Amino acid sequence: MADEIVNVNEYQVLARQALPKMYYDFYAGGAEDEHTLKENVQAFQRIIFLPRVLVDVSNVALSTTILGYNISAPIMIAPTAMHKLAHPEGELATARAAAKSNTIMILSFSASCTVEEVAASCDAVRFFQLYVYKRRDIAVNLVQRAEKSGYKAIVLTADTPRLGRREADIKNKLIVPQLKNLEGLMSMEVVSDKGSNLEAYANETMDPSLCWRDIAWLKSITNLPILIKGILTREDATKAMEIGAAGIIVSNHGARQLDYTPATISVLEEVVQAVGGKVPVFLDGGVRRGTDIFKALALGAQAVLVGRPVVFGLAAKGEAGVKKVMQMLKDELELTMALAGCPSVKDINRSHVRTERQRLQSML
Ligand SMILES: Cc1cc2nc3c(=O)[nH]c(=O)nc-3n(C[C@H](O)[C@H](O)[C@H](O)COP(=O)(O)O)c2cc1C
Ligand SMILES: CC(C)CC(=O)C(=O)O
Repeated sequence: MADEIVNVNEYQVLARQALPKMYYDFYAGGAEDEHTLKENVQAFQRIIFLPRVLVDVSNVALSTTILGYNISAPIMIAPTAMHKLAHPEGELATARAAAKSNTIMILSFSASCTVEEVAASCDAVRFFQLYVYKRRDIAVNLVQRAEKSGYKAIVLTADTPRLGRREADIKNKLIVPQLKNLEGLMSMEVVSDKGSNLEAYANETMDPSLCWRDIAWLKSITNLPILIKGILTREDATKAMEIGAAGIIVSNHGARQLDYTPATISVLEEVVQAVGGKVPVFLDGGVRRGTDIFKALALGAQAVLVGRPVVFGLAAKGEAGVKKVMQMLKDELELTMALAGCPSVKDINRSHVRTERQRLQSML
């Protein structure tokens, strides 16, 4: 079939055709020069494999355990805002695809369906991503609702004291609908007649004073484990462990916040070394291939999160698109493992990849 989708990048082309420009640009875009946006993908391409041969790979097992939950492969769904801008069924379709793929969905604070609606729609293991607003009662409300609706962890996004400058959204004068989780709690109306209303709204609501000390407060309002998302340095990884984070997500927010941050895959190893196996380390940013997932695992990630490919799959084909995105990534990872001589996820280790740094060192 000539129109068969063979890799996740092809969904981006379909999503572009399916969506109004304003929404496509919101999903696809990054901050300012989009240097980091390109780097997130290209840095993976600079890592090469050192495969082992004559290993019995007649059975390749992708399954793994995340915070005690078994999932089918080390691939989770990253929190991304407002899925109804991509598809009328929004996060309900994504959640159903997560359940069918037997993976974990991290629901965005800024979702277009409520935490309760998503919980009721599927039996996927779900984590809840939290933004902390100046109005701290909103965080208390959302965290408690998530806990009550069976979400298994809180993912605190730490890289967004203010919104990054996304120039496409400014040019398009992006307007986004009311955030569903906040209905009856606060209004999204902001006094801004120019630029991106998301930027104006975020800058009015997000609490830029949020800091390490506040994690004690967050812990006091929930019994759920807290993962910190947006770590890029060994210093912050160490702080996150000191304050008792249950896990770390190496992320630059899909290059939508501070441009010229390093590609996430290029800093993963130093974060993993700082953490020293005490808590799991995850990675997102630029994961588009099974080979990328293998590389992240070889450099010490326990699993990866995928952002845009899921949204593009959703925009193009709804639940089936998200499911296919997950399936293609799994199939590619499975083949990569077989060809690299790794029958299970545990067999993937540092000796299976060579980074650019190693290549340069070998030339000295
Ligand atoms: C359209 C879009 C919306 C996002 N919304 C959120 C969000 O609400 N909360 C959050 O923590 N991260 C958000 N992110 C960042 C993702 O969780 C993730 O870090 C990023 O998408 C990973 O990079 P990738 O898109 O290259 O896979 C968003 C990313 C995109 C592309
Ligand atoms: C509502 C936004 C703050 C969502 C977001 O994190 C993003 O667009 O990157």
